[in-house]
Amino acid sequence: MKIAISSDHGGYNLKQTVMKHLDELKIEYKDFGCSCCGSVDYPDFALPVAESITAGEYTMGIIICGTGIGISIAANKVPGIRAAVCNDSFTARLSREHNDANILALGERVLGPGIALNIVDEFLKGEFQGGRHAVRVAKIKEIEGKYSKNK
Ligand SMILES: O=C[C@H](O)[C@H](O)[C@H](O)COP(=O)(O)O
Repeated sequence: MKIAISSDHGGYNLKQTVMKHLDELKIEYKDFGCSCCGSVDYPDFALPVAESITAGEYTMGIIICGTGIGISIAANKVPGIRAAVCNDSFTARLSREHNDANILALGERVLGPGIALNIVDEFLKGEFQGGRHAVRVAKIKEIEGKYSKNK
């Protein structure tokens, strides 16, 4: 498993905590920025993570901003990305099992570090269950196809 991770300034500190956790779990990752805590724009850090996943270079992503909302909205503009904002571990697990989410979005200003790391663990453990859920994910792809310039 190879994780692509990024944040804006609002998620920078939680990103450091998550990367330390991934180090402890010996999970490979790449940090796509930001590299410090000065004000930046979250779409600039959503895009490289999203593109690295659709290119097949990384298995899954973790993106962090103040709430998880802005950075997930930006990532979800990339066809093939299913970024899920999760504020609890049940949602994180189900985002994998039912929705085949390929990016976890977290909000540093919403979550304490302990809960955030539980959410990361559940997300990484979860496995897509296919079946009826695959039918629904395929319908999401159909919507992407309808609006994609490159269809
Ligand atoms: O959804 C957006 C994110 O939460 C951003 O991290 C947040 O908007 C940044 O706010 P500010 O520029 O006030 O630090």
